[in-house]
Amino acid sequence: MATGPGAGHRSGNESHDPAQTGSGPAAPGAGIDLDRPPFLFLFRAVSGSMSLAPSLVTEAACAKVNLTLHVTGCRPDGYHDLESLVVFAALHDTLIAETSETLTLTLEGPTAGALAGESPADNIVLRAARMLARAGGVPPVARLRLIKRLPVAAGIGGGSADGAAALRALLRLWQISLPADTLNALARDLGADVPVCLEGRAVTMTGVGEVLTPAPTLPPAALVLVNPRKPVATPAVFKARTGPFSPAAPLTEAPATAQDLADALARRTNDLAAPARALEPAIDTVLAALEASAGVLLARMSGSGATCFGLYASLEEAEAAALALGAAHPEWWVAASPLVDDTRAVTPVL
Ligand SMILES: C[C@](O)(CO)[C@H](O)COP(=O)(O)OP(=O)(O)OC[C@H]1O[C@@H](n2ccc(N)nc2=O)[C@H](O)[C@@H]1O
Ligand SMILES: Nc1ncnc2c1ncn2[C@@H]1O[C@H](COP(=O)(O)OP(=O)(O)OP(=O)(O)O)[C@@H](O)[C@H]1O
Repeated sequence: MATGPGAGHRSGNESHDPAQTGSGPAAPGAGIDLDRPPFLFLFRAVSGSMSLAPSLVTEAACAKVNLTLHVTGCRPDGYHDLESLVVFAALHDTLIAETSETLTLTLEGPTAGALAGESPADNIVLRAARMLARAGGVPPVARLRLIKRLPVAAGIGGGSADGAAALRALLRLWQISLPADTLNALARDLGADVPVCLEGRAVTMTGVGEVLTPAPTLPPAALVLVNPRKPVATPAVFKARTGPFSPAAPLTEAPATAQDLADALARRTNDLAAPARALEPAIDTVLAALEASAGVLLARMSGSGATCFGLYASLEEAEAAALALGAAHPEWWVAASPLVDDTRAVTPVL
C-alpha cells in the first residue's frame, strides 16, 4: 500500500531569504517605546527596506477526484459541457519554486519516468509559468522542481494539479496579483481541469470545467484510489463516448454521513466510465476489486480513468482496504486518503 503523503496543516512552506528579512523591529513590550519619533522613524526605515517576497515556495499539487461526472453537451469547438462533483485527496505531487535568473524545470519522483519521452518545454508547469509571467508583466524566471508521485494520464488531474500548483507558487514568488476572472481564464487556457485544481476545494464544476460552485458540505469520508498503471488519454475517451447527453444532476443537499453520500452518488454516474472501460478493460478488474473490498460504500471511476476510487466511512477502513488491494495487486498504484477540505492546508511532502 502507498498511503501517500498524508493530509496535514501547512506551516512555514515559504522560506524568506535571510539577507532580505533582517531581524525585524523589536516587539512591543520589549523595552522600546515605539511611539517615540526616533524609533518610529527607525521602524519605518527597517520595514520599508524589508522585502516580503519569498525566495522559495512549495506547493502540494493534490489529486482531484470526480465523484460524479455528467457529460451534458458538446460545443462547436469539440469541448464538452460537464457537470461534476469534484473533491480532493491529500495525495500529491510537490512543486518547489525558487528565485532564479532563468526558467528551468527538473522532474523527479516515482512517476516522473512516465514523462521521460516528452519535451520538458511542453510540461504544464513551464506552460503555466510562461503564461503567468506574460499576464503579470514579469520576466519568466524561476528554478522549478516537480516531484511526481501521482500516476500520469490517470483521470485524477495530476498534470492539472501541477499547473495549478505552479500558478499558486509563482503568484507568491513573483508577488503578482491578478483579478480572479483573469486567473480563472488563464487556468482554463492551460487545461479544463486547471481551474478546479486552483480552487482546491470540493465544488460542483460546470461549463467545460471553469464554472465552480461550492459543493454542499460533505461528511467525513475516505477514499482508496487505484490505478492499474495503464495510461488512458482523455481526448480518446471523450471521442469514444456515444449516446445521448445526460441532464445535470448536482448534489444539492448535504449528505449527513458517508453512507448518505454513497447513496447520493449511486443515483448518479460517471458518463466517461463506459467509453474508458471499452478502451482499457483493466478498469473493470480495478472496479471489481474495489467493490469486493471490506467496508467499501461505493466504487467508481474518476474523470476519464483509469483511476477508480472506493468510498469508505473512515480513513482506518480505507487504509486497511488499500493494504489488502496493494498486497493482492502489487502491479497497481494503490493509495488511501481522507477527503481534503482545502488543498492549501495540505503540507507538501518533499
Ligand atoms: C475529464 C476531466 O478530467 C473531468 O474533470 C476533465 O474534463 C479533463 O480535463 P483536462 O484533462 O484538463 O482537459 P484538457 O487538457 O483541457 O483537454 C483534453 C481533451 O479532452 C477533451 N475535453 C476536455 C474537457 C472537456 N470539458 N471537454 C472535452 O471534450 C477534449 O478532447 C480535449 O482536447
Ligand atoms: N506535469 C505533468 N504531469 C503529468 N502530465 C503532464 C504534465 N505536463 C504535461 N503533461 C501531459 O498531460 C497529459 C495528461 O496527464 P494528466 O496526468 O494530467 O492526465 P489526467 O490525470 O488524465 O488528467 P485529467 O484527469 O485532468 O484528464 C500527460 O499524458 C502528459 O502528456
